[in-house]
Amino acid sequence: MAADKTDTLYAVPSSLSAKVVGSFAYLTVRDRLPTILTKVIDTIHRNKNIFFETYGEEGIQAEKQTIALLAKMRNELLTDKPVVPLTDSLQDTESWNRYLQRHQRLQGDQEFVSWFRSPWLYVECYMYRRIQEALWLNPPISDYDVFNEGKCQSFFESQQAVITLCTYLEGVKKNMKEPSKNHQFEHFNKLLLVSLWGNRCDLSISAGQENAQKTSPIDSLSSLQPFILVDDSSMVWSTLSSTQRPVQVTQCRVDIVLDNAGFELVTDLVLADFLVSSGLAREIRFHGKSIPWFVSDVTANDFQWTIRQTMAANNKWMSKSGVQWQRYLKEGVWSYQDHPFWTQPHEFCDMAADAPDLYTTLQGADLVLFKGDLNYRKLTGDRYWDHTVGFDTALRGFGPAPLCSLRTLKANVQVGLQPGQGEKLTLQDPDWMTSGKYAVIQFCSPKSGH
Ligand SMILES: O=P(O)(O)OC[C@H]1O[C@](O)(CO)[C@@H](O)[C@@H]1O
Ligand SMILES: [Mn+2]
Repeated sequence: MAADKTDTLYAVPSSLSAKVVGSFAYLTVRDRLPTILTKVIDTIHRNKNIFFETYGEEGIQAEKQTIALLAKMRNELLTDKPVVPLTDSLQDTESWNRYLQRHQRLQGDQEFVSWFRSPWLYVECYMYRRIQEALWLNPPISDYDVFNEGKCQSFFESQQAVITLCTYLEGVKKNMKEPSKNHQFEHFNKLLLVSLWGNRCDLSISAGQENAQKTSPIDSLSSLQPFILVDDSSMVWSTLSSTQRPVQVTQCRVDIVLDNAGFELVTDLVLADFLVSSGLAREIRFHGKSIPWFVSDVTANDFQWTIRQTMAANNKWMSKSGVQWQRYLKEGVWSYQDHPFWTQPHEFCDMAADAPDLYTTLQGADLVLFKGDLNYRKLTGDRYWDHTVGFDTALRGFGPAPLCSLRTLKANVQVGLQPGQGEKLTLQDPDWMTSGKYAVIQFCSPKSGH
């Protein structure tokens, strides 16, 4: 089927969808999602003995029934069956089911909302929520994180890079004893870039294959510079430094909407540490996921675990960083929160209406950093935008505070490019939007509309 690139119902481009045969969305739904589901089933099965040891026969029953539900979903996906309502009764169940009805209305009566015919963003999110449903319907294993092993492995495999980064942070902090604006900017820029490129280390794009940081995250920065397609870092810096008063009285609050656990999370924590210790920010709020999500995304458990592991490390600078992070949390300088909206399929332009409390929370920030590809897809609605359309246009009114997306490209949506830039990239490197090789730092402020 040819790409239908407009959608009269929205008067904005239509959503990326697996209905476009051969598209990245199509290949993801056809190949990558079933592979992820098979791995989830395998993980649960491999842990059968642990379930038995912990919960006895009940644990074995739960394992069997969860696998049966997941296998059923895998089959529904492969045969493009209709998307069905959720049957658990969690906090967000009704909202998911209302969302399904909304999509059913948009698609009309002739066509069911289904895996290959409906928006990719929606069905992909739905798959992760259905994994959760399968577990929830089978206590006692409802809290089991099927992606935990992979996330821990990715952290341990990046150990050397983490040590390099913590050692670098320590050096920066020593240097800051006589701070100059230029130095501060240089350090800020480096750590922002490290956090940006940390986003290459997700486990969803590789369908759960290991994807750790093995080289020095600082040394590789200059060679990566040509792959940054839009670089609004100077505007991020202006936002931070204009709210900065003398160090002791700075009021600036930065919110970081986290993406992946493992190395990427460490890069975010290091950036957050720098923002506070340099006096650029007074408070950092981290936003994570309330259920395991897109294979490697950070949950509360991953967040605490990572800090504990960092504290317990057998390296002086790494453990020192961990101790400092724990202290920030204890003092309330840092805080972690989650909200069901982050694990729903909505575009962010729906947030003000569908999660007004979260929108209000974000309005209290001076800057919101959105990490990663999925957040970018939700910021832009995962639509067939022309590459030259402005980032502010694609946000469709979403702007609780000045915001910046730090994203390596892993899905074929990209806005805010120069005329001809996208075409040139397509000629040079046909996979530029999905390989994770390119990145953007895109800023938008509700005041400047930039
Ligand atoms: O962790 P990130 O950067 O949000 O990436 C998630 C990945 O999952 C995908 O949705 C693909 O399944 C892509 O958008 C991206 O490759
Ligand atoms: Mn992710």
